[in-house]
Amino acid sequence: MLRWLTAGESHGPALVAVLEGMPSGVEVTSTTISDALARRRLGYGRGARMKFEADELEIVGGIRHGRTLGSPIALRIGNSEWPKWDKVMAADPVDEDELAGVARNAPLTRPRPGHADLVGMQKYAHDEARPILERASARETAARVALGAVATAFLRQVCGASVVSHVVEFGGVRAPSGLVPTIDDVERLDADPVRTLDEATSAAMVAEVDAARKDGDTLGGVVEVVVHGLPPGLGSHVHWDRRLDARLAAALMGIQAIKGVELGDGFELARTRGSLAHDEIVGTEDGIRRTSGRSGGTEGGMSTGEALRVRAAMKPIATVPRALRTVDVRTGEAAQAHHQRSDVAAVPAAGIVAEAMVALVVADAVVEKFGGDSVAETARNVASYLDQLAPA
Ligand SMILES: Cc1cc2nc3c(=O)[nH]c(=O)nc-3n(C[C@H](O)[C@H](O)[C@H](O)COP(=O)(O)O)c2cc1C
Ligand SMILES: C=C(O[C@@H]1CC(C(=O)O)=C[C@@H](OP(=O)(O)O)[C@H]1O)C(=O)O
Repeated sequence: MLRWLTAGESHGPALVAVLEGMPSGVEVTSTTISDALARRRLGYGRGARMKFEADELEIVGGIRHGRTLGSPIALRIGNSEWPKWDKVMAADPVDEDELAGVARNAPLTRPRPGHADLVGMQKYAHDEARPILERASARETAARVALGAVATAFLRQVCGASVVSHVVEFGGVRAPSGLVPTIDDVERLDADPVRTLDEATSAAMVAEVDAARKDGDTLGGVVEVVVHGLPPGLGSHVHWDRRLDARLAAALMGIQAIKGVELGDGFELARTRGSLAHDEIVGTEDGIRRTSGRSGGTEGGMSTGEALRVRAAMKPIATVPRALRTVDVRTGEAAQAHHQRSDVAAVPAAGIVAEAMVALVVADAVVEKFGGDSVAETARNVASYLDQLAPA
């Protein structure tokens, strides 16, 4: 079993991430992880913070000389902006006069609709939003992307699987259907401002972001993650919490601002007749295959061995510059929600986070099915299972 946890606040000194259960021998270096972190910072529509802040990675444990040890992997990602926030986010008590006179230190009493501010204050008994938004912030996703880089390396080395994501809808602009990227498209996708494959779509999405920014508004969109090269049989039909589709949906829904998840053609399948909705089964020289990929590569909660394809819908950014109505919790009076700065949209970044979550869930399912304490042992177990499935 793989387990992972993250800790740390958006403007605290650092994020911390721990991954337990990863077999030994997975080749991964600080460059592997830093490259993944850099990809998360890309994408048209993000705010100023992405430009001036750096992710300062430190591998604290679990990796030695470029290979995992089998022990818990512990990572620290320093927030380079910390010195500006060391008073308002200090762990130890701070005198009121040390906070006075600096805008960022002022209590945030006008909660933003769409963010965790208000309900978090109610639940955790805070009289301002800072203690809530610091952890609700998607800054935390840097920690998950760092762990996802390890899971992705494991999947590649254990069964040759690759994980890729792209933006399929942004601000209402939809990419042409049927474009399913492979690992060969990653460089091109990362170079595109909105991480989409079609040039005309990309330009239209960029224009939509510009228009929203000009109007003081924000946008959402839909990302798709594809995993190629998985064996059939990850997950299980026997119980709801062992289903791979259920585990993927929970992991993706656990990303800030994700409001919907679809496996394959998802909601579209509900509008399609059965004769056209399912992936027919045929015998080929390579064994039994499907003629199409509408199911998204799972049946009965198990991977089918075809491309795994899962989508996540992100709502528009909550900190709308043309601020929305709220209540000042200090006075009870009507007010406008607080706004210092924010992303106009973060859909391309959400795709990188979604890749990480999918990689972690799938790696967990691989470890569960094939066991093994070293990557070589797990790979042997995968190979022997695939032999069993090979045509006679
Ligand atoms: C990569 C990424 C970047 C985000 N950037 C912002 C932002 O700049 N401003 C903002 O208000 N929300 C941003 N969000 C969304 C909030 O984190 C999210 O709306 C908030 O945590 C409330 O959670 P909920 O949307 O799941 O209800 C971002 C989300 C992601 C995934
Ligand atoms: C810092 C990151 O994303 C942040 C996520 C976020 C939010 O509310 O989710 C709000 C913004 O932060 P701030 O309010 O400080 O401008 C984003 O910049 C990051 O992704 O590394």
